[in-house]
Amino acid sequence: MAAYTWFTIATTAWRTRFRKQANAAENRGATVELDSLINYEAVKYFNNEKYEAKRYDSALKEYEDASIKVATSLAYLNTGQNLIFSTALTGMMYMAAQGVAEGSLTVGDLVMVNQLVFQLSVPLNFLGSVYRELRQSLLDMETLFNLQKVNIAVQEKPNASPLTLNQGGVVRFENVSFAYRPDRPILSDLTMTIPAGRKVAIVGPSGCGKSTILRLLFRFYDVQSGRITIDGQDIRDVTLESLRKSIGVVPQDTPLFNDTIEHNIRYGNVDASHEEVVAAAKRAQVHDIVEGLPEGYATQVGERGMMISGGEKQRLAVSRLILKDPPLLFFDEATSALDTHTEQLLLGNINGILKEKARTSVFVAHRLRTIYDSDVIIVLKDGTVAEQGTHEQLVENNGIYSELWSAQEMLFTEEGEEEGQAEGRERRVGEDLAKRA
Ligand SMILES: Nc1ncnc2c1ncn2[C@@H]1O[C@H](COP(=O)(O)OP(=O)(O)OP(=O)(O)O)[C@@H](O)[C@H]1O
Repeated sequence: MAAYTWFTIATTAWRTRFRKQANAAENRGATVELDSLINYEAVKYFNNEKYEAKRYDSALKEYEDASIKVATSLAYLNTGQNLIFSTALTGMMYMAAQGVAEGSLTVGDLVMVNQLVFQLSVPLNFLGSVYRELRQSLLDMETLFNLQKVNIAVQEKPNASPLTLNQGGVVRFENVSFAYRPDRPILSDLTMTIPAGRKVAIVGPSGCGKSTILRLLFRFYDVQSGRITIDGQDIRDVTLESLRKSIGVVPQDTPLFNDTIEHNIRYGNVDASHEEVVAAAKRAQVHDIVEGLPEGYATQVGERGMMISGGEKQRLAVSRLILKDPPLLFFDEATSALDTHTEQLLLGNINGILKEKARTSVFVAHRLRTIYDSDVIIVLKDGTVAEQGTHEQLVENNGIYSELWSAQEMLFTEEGEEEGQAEGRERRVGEDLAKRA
């Protein structure tokens, strides 16, 4: 029994690594599979079907090799167990047969010994397989247990109170420093104020941390130093639910569910009626397009919204936000996929809503024509505020903003001339702005 137990424990421990390898290989295979299916467009654009198939094949090959080792080592374990048991049975039968030959045991004793050893085999086999299955199941659940060990970076304080917007939604970043990785600071000692009920724009080079500001405000991450307050309350001291309820976002990439257009708009407020959904869609300049579709609001948008255009997706995201109707609004490149005419109409509608409801809003934009009318424009550079003011003040300053503005205007004018749109609406806006500047 001792030999059987020792062999079972030692061999099961040895087999563990094969099971781990098999699980890791299976996970790798699933990751490759998911990644290549999600990015099927990139795979097709670059004719990389064979490359992806090869990647998946090599991941499956690893899984196959590890699974063969799992099966072979199981056969080894079973053979070893049977060998030990059979040897013990043979030894005992030999000893009992000798006892019968010597006359110290009867034939009945021999049969009894045989039966006893066989009866022992059942619980031994049972315990052996239970132990093996238990170890295997614990290994299979390792990923789940590891997930439990992951630290939750953002946690609500036990005594957190709901956010109260008693000043209309003044957002302050006070000496905020933040980095996703310690060796690469993104925001350093950033101090800025987003006044209540005003339209604020954040501009700056790509990768300077504009979207990070939103993620910090939404508490996807916590700041490493400094603090962020809304109406004087540190966002770390308020409940996450009340904080996130107060902020509405139109993100750079609109996440859509594989459901109808109506479902996706209603996601902003799941209790909204059909009429409210339609009203929101009208304000987001997407109603006419939806009406023109054969199935109207019941049209399926496909996985990640792949069956509708980028501009339509953005307008659905705006409709959602209009339905949510939060006190603080954040538009992260919300109109970048729209043509200039639709963009102007949509921005006009958004501005109307902002003014009517006196909402605090933040616009992140690269195209300065979309934000020139903001009450405050904040220019970020190297993780801190390089300059801020109104469009006129910044243009007069001759700083980064002024340079960006001139460069974009020049491009805009040239494009307009090339396309013979000198009399067009965009040009008029440009000239108007130039005069204001
Ligand atoms: N989850 C993350 N982990 C590590 N680094 C990240 C993460 N998210 C963003 N970054 C990095 O942080 C920097 C700032 O990103 P952010 O998205 O805030 O830039 P941005 O100013 O909004 O850029 P863009 O104008 O191109 O949208 C980028 O260099 C980016 O690579």
